[in-house]
Amino acid sequence: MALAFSLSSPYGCPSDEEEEMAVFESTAAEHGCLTRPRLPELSVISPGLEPRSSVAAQKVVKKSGICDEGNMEKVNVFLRIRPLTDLEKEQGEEQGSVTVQDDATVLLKAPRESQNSKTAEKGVTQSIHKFSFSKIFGPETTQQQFYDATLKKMINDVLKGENRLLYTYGVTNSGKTYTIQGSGQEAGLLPRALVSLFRKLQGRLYSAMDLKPVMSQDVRQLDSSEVKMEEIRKNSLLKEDENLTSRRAGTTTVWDSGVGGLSSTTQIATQLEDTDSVCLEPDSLSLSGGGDLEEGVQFSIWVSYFEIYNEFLYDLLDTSLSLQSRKRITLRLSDDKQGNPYVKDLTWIQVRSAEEAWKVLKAGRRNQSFASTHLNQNSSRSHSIFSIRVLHVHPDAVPGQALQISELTVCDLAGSERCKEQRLGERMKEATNINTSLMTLGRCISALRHNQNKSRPPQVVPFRDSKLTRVLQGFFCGRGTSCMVVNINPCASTYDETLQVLKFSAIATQLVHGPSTKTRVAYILSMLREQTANRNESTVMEEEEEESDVEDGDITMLNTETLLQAIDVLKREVRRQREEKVALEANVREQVVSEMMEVITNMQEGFKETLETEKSLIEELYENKIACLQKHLQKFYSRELEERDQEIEALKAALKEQKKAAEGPASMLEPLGDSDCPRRSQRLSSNDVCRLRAELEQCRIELFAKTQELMKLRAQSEVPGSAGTVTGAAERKLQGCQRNLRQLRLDLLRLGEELQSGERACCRNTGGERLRHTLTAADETLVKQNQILTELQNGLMLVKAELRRKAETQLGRPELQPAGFATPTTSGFCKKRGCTPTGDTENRPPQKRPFFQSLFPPRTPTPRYCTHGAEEANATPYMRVLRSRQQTPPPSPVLTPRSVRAKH
Ligand SMILES: Nc1ncnc2c1ncn2[C@@H]1O[C@H](COP(=O)(O)OP(=O)(O)OP(=O)(O)O)[C@@H](O)[C@H]1O
Repeated sequence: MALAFSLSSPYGCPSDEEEEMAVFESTAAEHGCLTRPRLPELSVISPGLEPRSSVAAQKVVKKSGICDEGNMEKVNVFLRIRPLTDLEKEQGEEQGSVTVQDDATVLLKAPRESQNSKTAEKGVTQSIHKFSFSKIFGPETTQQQFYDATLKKMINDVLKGENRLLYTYGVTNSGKTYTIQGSGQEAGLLPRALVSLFRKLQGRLYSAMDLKPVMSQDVRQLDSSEVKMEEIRKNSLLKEDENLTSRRAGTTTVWDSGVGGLSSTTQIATQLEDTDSVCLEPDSLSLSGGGDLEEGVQFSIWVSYFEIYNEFLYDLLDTSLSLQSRKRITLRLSDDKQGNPYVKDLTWIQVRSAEEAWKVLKAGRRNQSFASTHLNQNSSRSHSIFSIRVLHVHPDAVPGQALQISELTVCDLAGSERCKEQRLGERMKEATNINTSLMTLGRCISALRHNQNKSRPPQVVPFRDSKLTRVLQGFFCGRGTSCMVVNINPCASTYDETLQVLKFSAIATQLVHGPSTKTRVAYILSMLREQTANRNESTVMEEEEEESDVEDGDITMLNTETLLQAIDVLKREVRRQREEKVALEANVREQVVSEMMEVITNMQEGFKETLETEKSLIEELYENKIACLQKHLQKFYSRELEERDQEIEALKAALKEQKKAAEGPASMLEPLGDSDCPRRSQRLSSNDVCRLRAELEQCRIELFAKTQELMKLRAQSEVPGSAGTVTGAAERKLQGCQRNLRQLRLDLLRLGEELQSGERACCRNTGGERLRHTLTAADETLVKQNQILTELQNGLMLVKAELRRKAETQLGRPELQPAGFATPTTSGFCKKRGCTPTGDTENRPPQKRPFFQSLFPPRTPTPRYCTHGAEEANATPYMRVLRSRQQTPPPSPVLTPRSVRAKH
């Protein structure tokens, strides 16, 4: 218990947090949320402050002009626990789940099989719940005790001109109907209220004949009740015309009206006779009559009875259905000029005694929707609303100003239940509609509770979400006060539903009554008083005394002059409040703007941070990419450079070989300059000479053919001479290399651009710098290689030029050519063939030999020709001639870097 008290706020009133917690807890429990921290073992929900008198509350309102929640009267929420039946006890429903601690506190302990117990085991919710109410009535409470504590005072209030609502709420089979209507000798609240009312009005009931002119004159001037009065008037006039002359109190003929009410005297009489099972004897009800009613005022009582079934409104006093088996006519809800909802075309019946009123109720009950459910044999499937209107007639007052209407509405709500327990489609639909409307009522109460705290932004109260809440709206909005009766049964099987009902009503216990419309009168009066400039203390005192009398009155109590003054004052007040609101709105707007700016700035900062993070992430990503690229580039360029080096080496080797090959013919020609040739020829016989001449001729023809072939080859090759083919190949290779270099340069440029863009994307470019250095180094290497290549090209050009010069020199010596030949260039011939035509030597004058030798200076023969040269040196002219006729050696293959590499 210590724990329980420690959870409550110091004043017994739960703080907002506690309230939120109560709501949250039920929400969490419903959804089976497991993530909540461990809850205390006991939940506590209590209504808080003791109710204060309405007069005191109104005074506060009057002084301040603003409703102060802390000083307002709390809504009364009474809890009634019904006793268990014998059958229920037999079924083991008694498990001590409900324990009354004191007058205002009840403890609920979850039975083992309940859902709450299971969730409590998981630590989601508590297993013990403590609720506080305005007053708790245990199973032993009698109907009389309950009436005395609840409705009795409300009857007095209604007779004073107040509007009151009492509604019962609870799970099905919890005793709501028993509480309202009673059973057998145990008359419920309503019959007791009716008896009490008529006993109080004994001798004060107004004659209907006299009422007519009063109402007809007054109807347009009625404030909020104008439209309702139209209804009343209609019924009243109709009854007057047809039946009122024969009206006798306590007889059944009073309902013999043709329109708007019950239609057949005989049938109504039958209905009324057999339904009166509740004892209404005043003595048996222990009701006292009389009371402090205003002197001279007379009263007229009217009743109506309707139900809300599946979100449709039905007039329970319209007997056309039961009488003629017609489909029931649904009623519509309308708003009067002030926006107050009322039930259009509802039957209102004037009653002159409690018995009459009770009989009307019993007749209406016959039309109400009941059904047998698994929990209740006679379960109400609709919300039934019985209203008693009291017309206050002031005979002394000016006609049209003396009418006042007050109302007592008693609402027996249908019981909430689990939809899944309803197997039948119709019952299921009913259960769904009942639960929905009850939930809407809960939401309205919750929103009203929320709006009571002025520090929080107001919520829209969802009155329009269900018919029930629309009908009751007026009582929650200042046109009256409400009182809630929570009915529960202590059955273990309905524990979970009962718990939900108590949680809902716990919110209602925290509700305070809205400012009454009556306070407007006091407000207007206070405004008028403020207008009076020269007043003294004594006058103030007098006025305050008077004021307390007027506070309970209606605005219609004021005379015309005062009302006109009040209108002026109110107009000024409206203007002032409008200005205030404009200023307030501007202020709110300013605050909203500044808050929005703050939010935007925060958002901006947040975005900046996000941007920075993303930027650094992108930088990191690109640095990684650049590093990767660098690695690949390094690999690629080192491989490329290697290949280029190899190619250069190969080209160098090829060049060297070409040079050697170019030098070869000179060494081959060397033997031609042999000085002893004439001598040898001289030694030849004449036959030999002939043969040799023939052979020479043959050689010449052969030489001519070869020269032709050479010409063709030379035409094909760019470079004249024997080195042309090889140098051409080398040149082509060089050009290929240059192309590759160009391509590489282009690639480099492209990569450089990509690198630059990469560098731009990421501000920190340490990797990019490195890459640039590497690339610059690679570039330099390439430039160097280019230079080498250019040098090589130049060298090749020189060689070519030398070869060309040699060839030209050869061509420029016609004495070396055979007489019958045209001008075939023989450059390269010897190189290719490896020897010189033998005919030349013979026709060459001996003195020219030194020039020839000077032109082809002797060089170190290549190993290939070395032996051949030695042999040549030792060979006879004849042998040389023979050798010259041998097959031309195959042309040296085109040297590719690959082949060179392979050689190496
Ligand atoms: N205080 C009580 N004392 C004795 N019996 C009671 C009491 N309250 C209820 N009962 C009995 O319990 C049964 C169910 O009551 P009742 O029909 O009023 O429940 P209900 O809440 O109106 O049900 P539903 O919502 O289904 O209409 C009835 O038999 C009634 O007589």
